[in-house]
Amino acid sequence: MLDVRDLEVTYAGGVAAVRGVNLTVDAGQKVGIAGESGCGKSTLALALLRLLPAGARVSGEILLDGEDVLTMKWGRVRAVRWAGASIVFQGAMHSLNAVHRVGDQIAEPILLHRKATAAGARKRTGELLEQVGLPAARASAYPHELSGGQRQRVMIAMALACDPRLVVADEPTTALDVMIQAQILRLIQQLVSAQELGLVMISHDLAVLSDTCDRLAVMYAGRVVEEGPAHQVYEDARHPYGQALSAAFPRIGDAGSRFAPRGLPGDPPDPAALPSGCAFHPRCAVALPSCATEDQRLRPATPDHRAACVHVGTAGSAGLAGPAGLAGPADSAGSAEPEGPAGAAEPAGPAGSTQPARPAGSTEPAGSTEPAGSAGSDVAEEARSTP
Ligand SMILES: Nc1ncnc2c1ncn2[C@@H]1O[C@H](COP(=O)(O)OP(=O)(O)OP(=O)(O)O)[C@@H](O)[C@H]1O
Repeated sequence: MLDVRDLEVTYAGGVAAVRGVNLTVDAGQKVGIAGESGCGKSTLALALLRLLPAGARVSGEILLDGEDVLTMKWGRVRAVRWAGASIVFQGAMHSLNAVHRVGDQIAEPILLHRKATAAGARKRTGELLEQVGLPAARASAYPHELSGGQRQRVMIAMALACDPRLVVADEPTTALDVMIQAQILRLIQQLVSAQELGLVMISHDLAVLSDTCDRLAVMYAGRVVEEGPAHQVYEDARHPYGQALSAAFPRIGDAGSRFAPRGLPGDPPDPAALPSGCAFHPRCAVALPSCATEDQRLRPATPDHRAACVHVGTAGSAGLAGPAGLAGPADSAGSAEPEGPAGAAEPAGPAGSTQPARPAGSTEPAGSTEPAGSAGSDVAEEARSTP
């Protein structure tokens, strides 16, 4: 459904926000994008719907059902937005219009894109609100009359208004408390599975993504440095950055282990002046001298899990083992496989190939982990219990 190839986005001043990203999403598949602030997650999300600000330089391809979003005419872009792909932004309070009733805001794309009558749009709006666990009567509310969770449900209803095939959710639960966050995430999972939608979910929270998504791509300095099945990436990360991200979350169910999440020293690099070689090498505990000069491509750590690190895929090793770059350099480091060319994008297949052997987010069967279910039951509880 979605096939992103070698996507590069550079803002004015040479800010390399997205660098050679490849990503695929199938119908019913949930793909998470993780990474710390500034790594380019939102830029990627905006690019998918061609919402980048003027002045951003973009190259590569974003194929939505085979059509390149980056080169299609504006009339076609308008038709694709909402109906082909829609987006749920972070912070519903800032994304909803404060002076319009939420029902009118949900109805607007239905009127414009579906050419529905006013009565038809009203009816559909009521159905959508019920689908996300809110009473249809809440259509007459203004955003400030709803709780944060209810507003985020409205955003989700809006995103579903024109039956898109793909939903991009950019930090959809950032401002919510953990209970409401869990309900919203479950709602998204249920809707995606029930309607066989594709989902790209962006978050800095690896634990949330590993619970919600089938596959996970970890971004660092604009590049995907690790990708694979969500639970594998979370529990058994192979890139030192992926390991550090994972180790930063406490595992409260892990009997016997100390409650000791670890931070990652140093700061994310300035995307206008990236370090040479592997952009992570100044913060990496297992960097080799060559990491300062040679960039890495994604390479298989297991048949279904790839990481862009010189230590991964070395002879006799399945990649770095152990937590967050905390071990010394891998014994086999000296026998690393030949590295990819500096600055190379990461497809495993031939450059520009139509289907890389193991593209990010591509290999899990559609809807493999979440049974379809009704969105109504426990989400309705939040609607009743919130003011
Ligand atoms: N309009 C813009 N003009 C110039 N630089 C930008 C613009 N938007 C974002 N950037 C820069 O691009 C880089 C990536 O930003 P982006 O918002 O995509 O990161 P992010 O991973 O989504 O961060 P966060 O999690 O904080 O939202 C950052 O260095 C940011 O400062």
